[in-house]
Amino acid sequence: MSAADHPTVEDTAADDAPPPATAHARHDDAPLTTTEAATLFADLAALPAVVLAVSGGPDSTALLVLAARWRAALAAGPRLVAATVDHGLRSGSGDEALAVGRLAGELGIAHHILRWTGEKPAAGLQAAARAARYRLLAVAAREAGARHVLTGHTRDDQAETVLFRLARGSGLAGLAGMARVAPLPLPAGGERSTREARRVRGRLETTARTAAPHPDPLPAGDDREPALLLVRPFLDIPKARLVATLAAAGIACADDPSNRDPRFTRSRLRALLPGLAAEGLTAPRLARLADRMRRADAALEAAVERLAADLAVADLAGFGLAGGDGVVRLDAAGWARAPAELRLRLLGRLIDRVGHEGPVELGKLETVADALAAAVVATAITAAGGGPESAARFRRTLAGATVTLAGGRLSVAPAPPRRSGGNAASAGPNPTET
Ligand SMILES: Nc1ncnc2c1ncn2[C@@H]1O[C@H](COP(=O)(O)OP(=O)(O)OP(=O)(O)O)[C@@H](O)[C@H]1O
Repeated sequence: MSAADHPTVEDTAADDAPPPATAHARHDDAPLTTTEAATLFADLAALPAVVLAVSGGPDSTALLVLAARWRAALAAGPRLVAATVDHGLRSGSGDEALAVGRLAGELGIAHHILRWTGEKPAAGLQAAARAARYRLLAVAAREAGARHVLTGHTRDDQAETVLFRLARGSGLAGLAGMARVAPLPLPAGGERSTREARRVRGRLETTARTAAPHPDPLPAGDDREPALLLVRPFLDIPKARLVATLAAAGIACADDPSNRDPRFTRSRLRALLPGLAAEGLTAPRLARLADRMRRADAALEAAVERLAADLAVADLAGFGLAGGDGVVRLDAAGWARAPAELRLRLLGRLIDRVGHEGPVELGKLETVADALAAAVVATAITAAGGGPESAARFRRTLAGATVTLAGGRLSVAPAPPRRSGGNAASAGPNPTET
């Protein structure tokens, strides 16, 4: 039995035992206190500016209100700038954005409405809207001289994310859910370009008083800018507490009907949550699972770094990987001796780094890593029997990288560009993976 198979306290509970009540259930609908809010925002106090992403829904409206109160109580602190993205997908969205602007004005906070004017795809609409939203929020942050964008994500959102990823077959890293602080997710090359930022910025519409003039954060001709961060101060807070906070303050907020639209997977999963909670799979437990997964994921990533160092893979996190020719080489036997999860992650990191087709898909990576490990063993057996080493040679292409086993060395090299027609490059005796 592996360590992972050992039953935990929870696992050994009788199948038909009622789900235990959570110790803090009675607090789950109490308004957030000023002291609690101050604790949640404390690490932001020294920043020059932060952008508050406010949709007008309950969570982000509470973010606006609580951040404004927190800031007002400080003698010095970050300049707060609220931003609302009007996706233009519902008839009322413009009015909701204006309502956020009015509330921000009452709280003395500058507010911008950012319009998504791009093409609206029929399929994957929510993902496209999300990508556009983060891109526009990034522009707002640059404009405000801020590196931090705050959202109203709650523990309930975390639970939904974990459920969503479970349903999608995510691995351990995916089940870690959302982090409290993470890089703002932007498409490759998205807002990194100053030129694009300037173009999009031209579409910004300022609706309320803007803050005092500040230095232009987008110096002309410089395309290299510091990374933007997404901060989720309420990630451990139940949504009900934010709703209660607004109710106690007598502040109204918008109700987005698309949150219940059964065309969207998230809405359908959200609708399942009460039934799952009745069986014990509550939001706190799903969020706890995410915390545990994140802890395990961090430990595994540290172990991958050590494995890379042991195998003399130079500078896994930097660009000094390859010996000048863009190819990473390492000892195949050493790689194959490592625990399966570590060799999988190391191979994935190398493919991500060397390849040119974006992040490698976990299921495909698992297939290639298993086949590669088997090929390394076969090589060793062949060599021990005096056979030709080449009998077990291995060559596969995955996510724009070619993985080759030859002469006891494992190499990961950029794959040749695909031929037109979208076929994967095929470069060896084994079938090609893409
Ligand atoms: N249109 C938008 N404009 C600005 N920020 C947004 C917008 N939509 C979402 N966000 C940010 O992303 C977070 C999570 O998005 P989500 O879609 O779950 O929120 P929501 O249902 O629109 O409203 P809320 O989270 O405010 O209750 C929000 O709390 C908010 O901070």
